[in-house]
Amino acid sequence: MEPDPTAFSPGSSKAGLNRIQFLLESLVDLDLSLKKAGSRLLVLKGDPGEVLIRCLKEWSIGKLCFEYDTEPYYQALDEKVKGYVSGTGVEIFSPVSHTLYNPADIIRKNGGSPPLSYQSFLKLAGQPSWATTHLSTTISSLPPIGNTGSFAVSEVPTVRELGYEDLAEDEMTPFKGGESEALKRLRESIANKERAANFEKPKGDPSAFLKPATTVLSPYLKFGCLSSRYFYQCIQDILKCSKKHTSPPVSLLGQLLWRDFFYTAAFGTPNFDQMKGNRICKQIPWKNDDELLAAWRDSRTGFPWIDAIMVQLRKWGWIHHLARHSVACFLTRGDLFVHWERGRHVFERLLIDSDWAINNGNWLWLSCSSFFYQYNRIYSPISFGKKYDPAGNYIRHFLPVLKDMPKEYIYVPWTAPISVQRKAKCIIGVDYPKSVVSHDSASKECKMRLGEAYALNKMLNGLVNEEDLNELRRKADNESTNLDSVSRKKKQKLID
Ligand SMILES: Cc1cc2nc3c(=O)[nH]c(=O)nc-3n(C[C@H](O)[C@H](O)[C@H](O)COP(=O)(O)OP(=O)(O)OC[C@H]3O[C@@H](n4cnc5c(N)ncnc54)[C@H](O)[C@@H]3O)c2cc1C
Repeated sequence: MEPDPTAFSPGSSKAGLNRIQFLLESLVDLDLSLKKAGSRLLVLKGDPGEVLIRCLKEWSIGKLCFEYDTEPYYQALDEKVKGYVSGTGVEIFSPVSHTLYNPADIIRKNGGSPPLSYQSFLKLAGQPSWATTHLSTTISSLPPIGNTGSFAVSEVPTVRELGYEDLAEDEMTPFKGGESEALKRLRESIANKERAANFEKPKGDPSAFLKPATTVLSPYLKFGCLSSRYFYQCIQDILKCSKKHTSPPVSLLGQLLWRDFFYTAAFGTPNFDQMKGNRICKQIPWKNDDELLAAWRDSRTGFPWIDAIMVQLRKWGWIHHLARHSVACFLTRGDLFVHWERGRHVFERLLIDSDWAINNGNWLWLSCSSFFYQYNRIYSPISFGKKYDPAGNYIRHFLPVLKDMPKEYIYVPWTAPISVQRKAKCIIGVDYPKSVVSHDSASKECKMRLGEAYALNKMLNGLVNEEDLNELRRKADNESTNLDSVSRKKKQKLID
């Protein structure tokens, strides 16, 4: 089997390293803050269960707190910790503080199931219960760790110490982990109060990379460097003094509420991260085309807007929301018809803000599998980016092979006459791939396939099984031969 280039382990690949680096920087920063408050971060080696039990015993700890989590993987880990501790007489408490609301409360208010539209979520949510409390980011003094007994205490390891040796890097994420950086970024994002109060999400420019159009606070929220509640409180303080401001869903506050919306949906939906057995997910006969997936993942689709975004994702671990829309739509319902779970997996590995509930929720949305169903509205991999960046500066930065391509061809280099390609030192099909599909015919075919799948889901009331999906695949394959699908038949040989 071909090794997974997004694999996430020492020695195999540096993909995913941005996230580890970000996490380690965050831990170093946390250690510094704890030291200022008279304590420190303890890095202990060994089997987690044994280490935990020994700590509890040696330091006579009577109460243990760990953040409650929505993701099944961490819920299982929490259960494991409870297992280690049970019978030791230690009290465990798991406050919900990573989100603005307790997802369980919202679900209860909705009669036992999560609200599946943002507006119904807003109606149920109201003001968060803690909103009258004043939150602060300064740490009061902490009790010292005391005698560490027989424990070998280490500093936070470096990425090299974790086994990533071959770090001959080209470009890594410009975003540095840690609470200090998070608070600095938050202050900068809301320094211009009028701008913060009038933040309007879909209006941002996804191609702005020197100064991103949004806050880039997502990785800090993800790793707990920034409390979503503190962020919420800062925005509320601004709104109280603003005469005019935008409102959810487009406002800055609205963005934080999207986060809670997806956490609630994820918490209340079994199998949220997959199509099978997920009752809110349309059953769609996606393709499992490894070649198309690899072309998308490795920036070889031949559509410069899509490929440049995927380079930014790999190098920076962060891309603008509308850039995420573009590539997710392209991979799934827009052009390639590849399963959303496979795109989700790539994002999970490469994003520094990769978050189980939000990532899966947005992939469900973008693939028209749940929450959003207007599958006729497709992002063009050509004209969408051009609207924001007609000169193609974003593409030239992330795909330097196209840096000398004239602006008339930068989004459609395959249409450039060979003399122009030669002058730009970029021959299409040699230096940069030909497009893997023709957007016009591929998008038509996707719409047809989705239309049929939606009809079947409706007819069978969502109870579509694998056999039904295979039948649909066969039928769609036959029908698509009647469409003008030159690109489908001649699916070009991808260039390595
Ligand atoms: C396919 C796809 C996958 C995504 N995967 C992730 C992910 O793994 N982790 C992640 O944090 N976001 C994800 N998002 C949502 C969104 O794109 C990012 O939260 C946002 O771009 C982060 O940039 P920012 O901090 O500058 O956002 P801002 O616009 O400044 O918003 C502030 C905060 O609001 C929250 N937020 C904003 N948009 C959304 C949204 N659509 N859904 C939920 N929360 C939102 C984030 O916590 C964000 O940091 C995904 C979007 C798509 C389309």
